[in-house]
Amino acid sequence: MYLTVRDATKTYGNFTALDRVSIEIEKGEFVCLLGPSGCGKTTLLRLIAGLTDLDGGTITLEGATLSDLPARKRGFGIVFQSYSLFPNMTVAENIGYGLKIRGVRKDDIAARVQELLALVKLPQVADNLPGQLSGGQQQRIALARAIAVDPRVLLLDEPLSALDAKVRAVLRDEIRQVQRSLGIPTLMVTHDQEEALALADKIICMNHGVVVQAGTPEDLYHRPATRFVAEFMGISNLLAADTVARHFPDLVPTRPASEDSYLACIRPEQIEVTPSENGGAVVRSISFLGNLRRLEVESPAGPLLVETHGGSPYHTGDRVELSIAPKACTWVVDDTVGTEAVSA
Ligand SMILES: Nc1ncnc2c1ncn2[C@@H]1O[C@H](COP(=O)(O)OP(=O)(O)OP(=O)(O)O)[C@@H](O)[C@H]1O
Repeated sequence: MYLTVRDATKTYGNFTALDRVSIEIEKGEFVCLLGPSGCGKTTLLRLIAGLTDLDGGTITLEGATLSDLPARKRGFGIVFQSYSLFPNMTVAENIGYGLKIRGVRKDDIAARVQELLALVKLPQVADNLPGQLSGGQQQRIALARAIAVDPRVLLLDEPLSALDAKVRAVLRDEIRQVQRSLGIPTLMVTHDQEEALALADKIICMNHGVVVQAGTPEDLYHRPATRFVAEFMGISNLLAADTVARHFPDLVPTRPASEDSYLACIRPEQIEVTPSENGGAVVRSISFLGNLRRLEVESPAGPLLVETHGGSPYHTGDRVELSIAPKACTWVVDDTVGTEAVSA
């Protein structure tokens, strides 16, 4: 394992921001720390960066402990949400800053800056000041600055969240491309599940200062361990075990032994819907979402969300038949029992 965080704990007064958090990043891996606001993502990133001190636990890079190493000696590149470029330096000076303080020769810095500007697709802006660039362009420069010094790890703290949706999507793909081509182990903080699904080799999902589940995007979306993860990763239908037994008996055999605190999680696209005059379910509403339609269907098992692609012929009030393949159902621990409800 390349970077390992073991039992990291951080408290602020009586408040535990991180409670024995352990994560691992392999060489070349793109890992997303995903979770709602306040769950401790940024705190964990700052601990790894050396910008905040650990109260307990260890952080090691290739087996060597980082705990006593100050931030500037860790050799990490960091990109923050706010572009945080030096406003009075040109783009070239910003990108070359880390190389200059390492004593790299002027000519070599200039060549490296040009190479990085080409990599982030802004070859013409070397002499501009950051204030003359758009938000998306500034974030590209911040990325170039972070990778200029060949960082051992790239840390990204919500680098896209200040940008509008279109720029965000383009830059998201570019970050991934740059990361892949250079193979830099990368840890990115985000609260956007779509961003994490699109970018990550591995997602670490956090809530209330602990890791709830770590795995591939497919694992977290299709095999969420808990209700929190199921709801955080996208829209899901969550059905109680007895409801499933009564209305979808085919799904029951995969149910875990202790069924009480489990719910069946079924994604809307995994429910097949067919028009049927004698169908037991009724279409209550239809949302057109461009590439798909989301139907709210009243079924004997209660209200269900169903998604269909292509030109759906349905109208409100239509009777339909629903079917769910046994494999479509994942049993998740209901970790919201006794706590406030979590919304998707
Ligand atoms: N310096 C601090 N002093 C006191 N409490 C803090 C401090 N830094 C963070 N916290 C608290 O620790 C918790 C975790 O904060 P953190 O910034 O890590 O969350 P986050 O998951 O990154 O959320 P967000 O996406 O909103 O930034 C929050 O409840 C926050 O209020």
